Amino acid sequence: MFPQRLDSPLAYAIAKAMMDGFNRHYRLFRTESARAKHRFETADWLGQQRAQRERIEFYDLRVKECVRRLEKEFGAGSQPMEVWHQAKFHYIGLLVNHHQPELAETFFNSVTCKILHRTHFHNDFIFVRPAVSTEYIENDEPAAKPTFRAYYPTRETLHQTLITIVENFQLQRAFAHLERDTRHVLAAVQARLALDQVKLRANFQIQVLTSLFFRNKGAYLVGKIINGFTEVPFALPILHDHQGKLTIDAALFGEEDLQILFSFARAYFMVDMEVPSAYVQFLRSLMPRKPRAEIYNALGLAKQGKTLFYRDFLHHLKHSSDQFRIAPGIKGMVMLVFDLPSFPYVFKLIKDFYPAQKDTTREQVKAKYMLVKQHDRVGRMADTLEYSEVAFPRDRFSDELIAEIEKFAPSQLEISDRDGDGQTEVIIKHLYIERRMIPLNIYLQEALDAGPGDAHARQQIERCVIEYGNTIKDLVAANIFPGDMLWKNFGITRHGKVVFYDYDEIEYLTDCNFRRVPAPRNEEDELSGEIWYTVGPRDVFPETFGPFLLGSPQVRDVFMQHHADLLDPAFWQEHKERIQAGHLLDVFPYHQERRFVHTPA
Ligand SMILES: Nc1ncnc2c1ncn2[C@@H]1O[C@H](COP(=O)(O)OP(=O)(O)OP(=O)(O)O)[C@@H](O)[C@H]1O
Repeated sequence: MFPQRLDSPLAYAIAKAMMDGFNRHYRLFRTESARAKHRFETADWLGQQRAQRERIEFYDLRVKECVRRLEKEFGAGSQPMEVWHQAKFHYIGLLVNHHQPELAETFFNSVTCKILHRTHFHNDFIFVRPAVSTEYIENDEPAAKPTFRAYYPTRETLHQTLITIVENFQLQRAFAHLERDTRHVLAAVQARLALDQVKLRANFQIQVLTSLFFRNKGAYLVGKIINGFTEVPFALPILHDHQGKLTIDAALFGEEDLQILFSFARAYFMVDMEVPSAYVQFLRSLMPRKPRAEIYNALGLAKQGKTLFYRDFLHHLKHSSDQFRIAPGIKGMVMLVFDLPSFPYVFKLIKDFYPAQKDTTREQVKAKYMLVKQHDRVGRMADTLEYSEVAFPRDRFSDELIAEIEKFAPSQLEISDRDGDGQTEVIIKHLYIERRMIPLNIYLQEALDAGPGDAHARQQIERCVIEYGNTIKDLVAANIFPGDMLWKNFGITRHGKVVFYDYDEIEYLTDCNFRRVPAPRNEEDELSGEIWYTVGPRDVFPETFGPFLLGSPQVRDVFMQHHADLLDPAFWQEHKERIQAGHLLDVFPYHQERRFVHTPA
């Protein structure tokens, strides 16, 4: 259905208004991201967190604004399809020299879907795949702002080059000991690249992204070192020290370190970018196995992440043949979880009915998921993508899974050929998608089943229990009380990190009352198996966690050795008071041992 002539002035006006809407969005998004530098320089930590939270809302606000304008000025919803068709082609024309064409296409999709109120059968009117290439977009901002800069040191000038690289960011706050910090970095680079043994090749260089990456109390310098055919990704976290001076805290190297820094379980970065696709391309060269969707997410461009994820998913469906099934593990009481074995994500929908002990509603559960999305996830809570009206091919669903959805979430299910293409589809009204992990209860049970004689399994248990406690402590540092701390609500990632994923009982720590179990008033209380004291809705009794968590003696021993404080109400109360006093704890996206503070000067 290619329009033969672009003869509708209204179609052009609609396309132009849509483009203005997107440009306004990106201008505001970029300005907010660019301000992160100033907030970092002035130690405005609460402001930084607030901005991170608020920026997530920008996209939906701008889409709504644009829809309103199109309706008001052009009666867009009642225009014939011919006009909409032409609007898309005019829009493509407007994208030709654009610096964020992929984002602008997604914006067009969001606005169009809202106006046409149909999500399934208007593929002709939206961008199902990109129409405009993002390759080789050049930044025509002043020469000082390319996407990345290249430096060409020799062995002799390497230290000075590192100093120059850092100074070029012109941070408006002094470093305490930049000379010393860069010496640490130099030593780390030398060790990592074995520089005293390898020959420096003609192309030896350091490439550094021109904008810093800001998140919470940190700024990260990101780049790669190239020598011959070797490329080593690196990142340097810059923090404030105790005197409020700047310091390079560590040197992170290689794909694994970077993957952890850019993890889906952390808050999105603030980065000042004119050509985001060029940043994505550069970052992808550092982490080739990280899907582009996740890189866009990490840069705060979550709608683009969502679009790309969905395209990747459709592509995967086309090139696979396995069936969706109920996810392995203990079934949720609130969430119905399924997966596709060949695809590393899970799909979660909110059930229509829950057991009596789950005193919640669909809206409350959604609010908790939203809270997590906007909160600093400190590497310990999985990010979720939220979708409406997702269609799957019916023949890829097992009957057992369909029966499960019919039983527990009938309001969310439609089975029909909505788009009229002759294929029956399963349409799920609302769902969350998140990374699949190994549920901790399964992981732990496997190790326990191997028996105490198995040294590897013993190690596995120890690591897992320590990580589990660390996870809870990181959540506590970020003002999150997980609510339900059973093993089954945590998963283990492929980097061995433990991550929490059951959000329906999550609360702010500062909203909870941490209490000791009162002493029994008499013998009757003491012998009663029931709870005889009154319990408020936000009361938490840490002393009672043990019996639920520590059934196995092996687990109990490790837990008590490392995390006995979690069973003490005083631990929780102290953290609550610290947060109430306005202190933000640092949560590092790397191991403590990596910090230069542990390196002799
Ligand atoms: N990201 C994930 N990766 C792997 N499995 C998962 C993931 N999320 C959930 N599951 C599986 O689905 C089950 C239920 O998920 P979840 O804990 O989110 O549901 P829930 O209804 O909130 O649980 P509860 O009954 O504890 O409140 C988990 O126990 C686990 O087995």
